[in-house]
Amino acid sequence: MSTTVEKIKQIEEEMAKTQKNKATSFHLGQLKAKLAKLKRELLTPTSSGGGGGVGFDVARTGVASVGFIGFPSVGKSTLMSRLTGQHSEAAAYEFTTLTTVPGQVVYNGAKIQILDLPGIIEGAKDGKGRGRQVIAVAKTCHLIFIVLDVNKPLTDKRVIESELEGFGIRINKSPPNITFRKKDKGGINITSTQQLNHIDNDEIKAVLGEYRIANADVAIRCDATIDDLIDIIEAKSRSYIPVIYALNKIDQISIEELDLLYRIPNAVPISSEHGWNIDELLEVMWDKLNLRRIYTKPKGKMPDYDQPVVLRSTACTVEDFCGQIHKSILEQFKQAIVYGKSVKHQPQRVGLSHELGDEDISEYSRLQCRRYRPVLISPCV
Ligand SMILES: Nc1nc2c(ncn2[C@@H]2O[C@H](COP(=O)(O)OP(=O)(O)OP(=O)(O)O)[C@@H](O)[C@H]2O)c(=O)[nH]1
Ligand SMILES: [K+]
Ligand SMILES: [Mg+2]
Repeated sequence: MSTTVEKIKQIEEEMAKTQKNKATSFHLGQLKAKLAKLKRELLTPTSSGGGGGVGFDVARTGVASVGFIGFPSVGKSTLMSRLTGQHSEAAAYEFTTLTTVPGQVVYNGAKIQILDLPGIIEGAKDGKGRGRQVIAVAKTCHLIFIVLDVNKPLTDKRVIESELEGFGIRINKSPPNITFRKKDKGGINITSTQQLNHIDNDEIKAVLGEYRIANADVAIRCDATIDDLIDIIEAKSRSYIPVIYALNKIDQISIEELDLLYRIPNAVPISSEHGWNIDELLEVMWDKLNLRRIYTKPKGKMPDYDQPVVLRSTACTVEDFCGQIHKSILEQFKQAIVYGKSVKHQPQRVGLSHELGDEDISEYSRLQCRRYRPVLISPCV
């Protein structure tokens, strides 16, 4: 009996040998679905050879957490100490860090947890080293810093990305615009709002067949690939996480080389050792985390600008806000009075489900967003 890793290898080899054309698309769809199922099996802690995050995770604090992923000795721990003041052992030998080291940075009044993690190596997702436990921790973070050593080949970036992707992490991406609904009868019904250049109905049916799905509505609203469809079917094991590439050790390269690094999207060149460009890294981190600062205003008094209540954009209703202050507020809650861009009138009375600083704010440029302050609220009892 071959192991899951061996089975994955066999399928990958078969796919590499199979030319993509009309005659093979059904078969390729089947193979891709088989592959996705095997990979999920590999990542489920209960399966043989699996491994979750057991032993590596730490208690979560703050409003959001940021995990560091990178090869050994790229400077993750040096960056950790620089950002948080929390010492994490750094040294010139590989695998200095052996477990998760938590720290905290307070930025714009928000407490953000930083997780320094052990280095990973190529093949980590398939069980090499303790990479799987490490990536499992990163998968639960709200943001990942992929730390790279600028003295090393840039191909390292791709290797790390594929390690994360193989673990069900989708980098700087939103879920594909596909809705998928299983039914009891009626067969497979596929609709699309635009021309599909990467997949045809045969492939879609092959994938669904592999998952033993005989009745379903599939509505596609993007130029989807087979991988997109599989991501939707496997939605439970996918995490869409923003990534920043922290390109470390720029003290060892020339200005010309540095110019080239600035062209890489989502990258921030830094020197952890010298503390260079750490401010920009924090600014980009703040943008990517997409947090909302809500200032409280006691009745008849000035708002408190020093200690905002910070919410994530995925949980930023008045109810979430009240929950952050004190659960008892909810019991007495009638209406909240809100000033700011999320309301038409200044102030405006709103209910529990009102989203604070939601899309109204995101319509503004980043800079305005960062400067944006006037969301005030006072529970109206
Ligand atoms: N020149 C230079 N060296 C750095 C920089 N940041 C870290 N280093 C050095 O790189 C080596 C590895 O640093 P660590 O912080 O231990 O790297 P790590 O990624 O945490 O390593 P592991 O925990 O082993 O995975 C140390 O000798 C650091 O002094 C930097 O910005 N510039
Ligand atoms: K090291
Ligand atoms: Mg380290």
